[in-house]
Amino acid sequence: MKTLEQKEGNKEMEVVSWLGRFLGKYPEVMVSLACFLLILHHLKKRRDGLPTNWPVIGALPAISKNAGRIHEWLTEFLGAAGLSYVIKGPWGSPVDVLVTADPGNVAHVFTSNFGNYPKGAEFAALFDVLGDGIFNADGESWAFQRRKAHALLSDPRFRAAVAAGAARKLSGGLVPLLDGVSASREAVDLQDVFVRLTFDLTAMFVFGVDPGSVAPDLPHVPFAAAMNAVEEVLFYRHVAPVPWLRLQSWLNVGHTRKMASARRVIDASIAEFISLRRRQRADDRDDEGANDLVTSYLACQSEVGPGFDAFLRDTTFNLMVAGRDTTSSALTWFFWLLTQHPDVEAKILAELRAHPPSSSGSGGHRTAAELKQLVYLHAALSESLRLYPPVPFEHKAAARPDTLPSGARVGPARRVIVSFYSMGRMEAVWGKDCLEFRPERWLNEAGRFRHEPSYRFVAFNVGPRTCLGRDLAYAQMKAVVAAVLPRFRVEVDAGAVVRPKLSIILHMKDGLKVRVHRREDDEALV
Ligand code: HEM
Repeated sequence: MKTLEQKEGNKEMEVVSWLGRFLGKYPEVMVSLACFLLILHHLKKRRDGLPTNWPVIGALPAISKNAGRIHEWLTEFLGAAGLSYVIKGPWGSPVDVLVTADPGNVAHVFTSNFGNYPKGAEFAALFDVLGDGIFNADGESWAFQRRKAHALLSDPRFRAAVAAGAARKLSGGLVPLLDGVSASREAVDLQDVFVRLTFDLTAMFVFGVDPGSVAPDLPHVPFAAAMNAVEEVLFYRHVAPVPWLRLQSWLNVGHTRKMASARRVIDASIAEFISLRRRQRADDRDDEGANDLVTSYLACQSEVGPGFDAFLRDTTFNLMVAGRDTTSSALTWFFWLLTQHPDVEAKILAELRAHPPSSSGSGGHRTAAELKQLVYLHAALSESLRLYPPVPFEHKAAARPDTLPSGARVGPARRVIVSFYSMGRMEAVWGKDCLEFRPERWLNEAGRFRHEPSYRFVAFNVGPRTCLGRDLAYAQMKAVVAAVLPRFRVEVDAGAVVRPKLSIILHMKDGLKVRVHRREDDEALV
């Protein structure tokens, strides 16, 4: 006796085998059917706001269509997909990618399962210009560099010296430069000004040398120009097809050639700065003691042993990258946001008025402790970093296959891209007003700053590799705002287009063209 299920099972088998015979006889029907199903699948994905992963070409059509607006595109489909989605590469691409903006996945990858997500050899090859510096390093080398950098960056004497140096640079460089611009009534690229400023500030605490790029004639600085070229090549390496990149490397053209020439300039500039610092120390013309990275590392040469010069080159360059581009990007988006939100600007000015600098600050500037009292400014900067994180994405590769909290499987053949840009714009993470610039979300009822866990507010990275310069960056940004805002009103130049540049750093594609006006009325504030 056959059961009802067995009878139905046999019937199904009959249908399947009949269908198989039919399609074998009429292959063109099979091809048409497959096309029809694919088109149906594509239409459904399109309706759901998701990119289609086609056979053979993967998501190439969607990627090409959105190439100029990658961050916005990721944000759209991650919102539609429920925070994570797999993008398949075209045929020949060895891996596909899980794109995610899910705080649960972030906490897992960056913290709880940190050991399974090393930077790895491939990352180091992609970012070869960083050498064995902290951004590329794993294991013991990373732990050693992190310990050293942390010790220096958290030393109160170092911090006080950096704050004093920054104050001098602001009053002697940035303010006179903006004064000149306002008097000339010419438009200026504020992003370029901030890149110059943070280049000088970072070189001052890394090498103990001021390159002087914030001069009124805006001089060409080869080291800074080479850093821009490096950034462009690094982004290109993220998006260009691997076989094309390999061909360029083999022929020594394109990205390989551009990187090599930028690297020559960078290496020569670093060698020059280090030898200048060594000479200054030998001449004992050094008035600030071990308050720059080179000086403090020269004192621990024996700990590093052979290869010290290469170590110093890699360490200093990594910190130049860490300090210059992130902080300048953050300042540019912040000042642009203020032009769009005069109410926020007015509140910051009121806070600056309520907390004037004491006489103990250097040259009328606020001390580190006084900058800490600027809570509303801290909230506004955090809000800007939430919407415009200077590092817009991070990519990770699991050494061993892993399952993320969202249920997605990842492993050597499926990378993870965490879109920091999208994370700040997910309704599921920040609520309905996630796209609004609202510093108040960072304040509690008593007006105190409300900390967010780093797996939600990811701008400074998460877990053991959290940014070491976070406090320094906030202090520098606050000092810049306190020096500029009460003295100058910034107006975005008519016709300026504000959009993110496709790069590993979220700079503005066309810079930020502004006109600068002196605020005579608020002069007393500074
Ligand atoms: C607004 C400013 C800044 C932002 C948004 C920022 C963000 C980040 C992010 C996202 C990372 C992780 C990078 C990665 O592993 O791929 C990082 C790492 C790091 N940052 Fe920052 N950063 C800022 C300013 C600074 C400054 C001023 C310094 C000072 C030198 C600094 C020093 C570092 C260092 C040393 C690391 C490496 C940490 C490690 O791998 O253990 N950062 N930062």
